[in-house]
Amino acid sequence: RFSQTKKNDADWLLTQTAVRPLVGIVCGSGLGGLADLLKDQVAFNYRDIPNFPQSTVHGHAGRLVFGTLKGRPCVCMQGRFHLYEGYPIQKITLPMRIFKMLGVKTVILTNAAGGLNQDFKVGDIMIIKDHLNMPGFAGNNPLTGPNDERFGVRFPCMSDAYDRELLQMAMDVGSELGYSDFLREGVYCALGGPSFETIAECRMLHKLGVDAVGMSTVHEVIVARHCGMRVFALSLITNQAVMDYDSEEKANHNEVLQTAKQRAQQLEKLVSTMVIRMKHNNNYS
Ligand SMILES: O=P(O)(O)O[C@@H]1C[C@H](O)[C@@H](CO)O1
Ligand SMILES: Nc1nc2[nH]cnc2c(=O)[nH]1
Repeated sequence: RFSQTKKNDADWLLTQTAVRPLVGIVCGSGLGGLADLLKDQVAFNYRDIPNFPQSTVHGHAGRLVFGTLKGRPCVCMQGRFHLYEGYPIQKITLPMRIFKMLGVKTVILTNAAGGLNQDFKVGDIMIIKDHLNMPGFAGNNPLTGPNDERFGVRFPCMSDAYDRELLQMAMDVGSELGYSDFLREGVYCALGGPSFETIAECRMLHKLGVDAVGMSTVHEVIVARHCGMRVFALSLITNQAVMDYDSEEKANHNEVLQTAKQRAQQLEKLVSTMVIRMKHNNNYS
C-alpha cells in the first residue's frame, strides 16, 4: 500500500508537468535559491502534493520546482524534511522514491553543517566523500521494514554511496571557477537534532574522523542509493562546531542562514555548472 501511495504521488506529478527530470536536487537550510536557477518553472507547494509532508523549518520554503538548466530537465526540492520534525524516517525520504519514479538518474543533495575539521573555515564548501549514520547505529534506518524489491535489494552496499566521478568533477569545476580556496572534501555525520551538539559530543565526533556535522542528508542518500540513483552531496560549513570550554561561540540557526546567504551564489554556480556538464548516461568525460 505504501508503494501504491508513492506511485500515486509520482503519477499525479507526471500529469501536472511535461518535464521528465534526470537530475533531482535537494536544497539545504537557506540554500533554496538553487531552485530559482531553473528555467520554464512549474512549481508545486508541498501542501498541494498528495501525501507529501510539509516543511516546518525556517529556510526551507516547501516547494517542488520542475524546470531546466541549459536544457537539462531537473526537479528541485526547495526545502527538505528532517527527523526532528517528527516525521517517520520513511516519510522524510519518500521524495527520493518519487524522484526515482519520475525518472531521476542523479541526485544532488546540499546541506548546512557545523565544521569539526580544524582546517575548515565558515563558508567552506565540503564535498561529501563518506558519512556516519548515527541514527542508523541506533536502528533508525529508512530501509527498516519490509524491503520493496522493485526499488532495490535488502542489503544495499554503501561503500560506494558518493559517486567518485562526480566528486572529481566538483573539484575540477570548483578549481575552474576559482573556488579552490574554500572547496574541501570530507566525512559528514548526521545526528537526529534538533539540539546542536555539546562540546563533548563535538570532541567525540572529531576523534571519530568526522569533518562536518548536521541533521540530514544521509537518510536521503541511503534511499537514493538503494534504488540505484547516482549521488553527489555537499555541505556548506555555516558555523564552527564548538570544541572548547572557553569558547563564547553558540551554534544557532540564524548564523546558519546568514552564512548560507553569503555563500549561496557560489554554491549555486558550482552545482549548476556540474549539472550542465553531467553526462546522463552515467559517464563523466
Ligand atoms: O537541511 P539542512 O541539513 O541543511 O539543515 C541544517 C540542519 C538543521 O535542520 C538546521 C540547523 O541550523 O540546518
Ligand atoms: N548538527 C548540526 N547541524 C548543523 N547545521 C548547521 N550547523 C550545524 C551544527 O553545528 N550542527
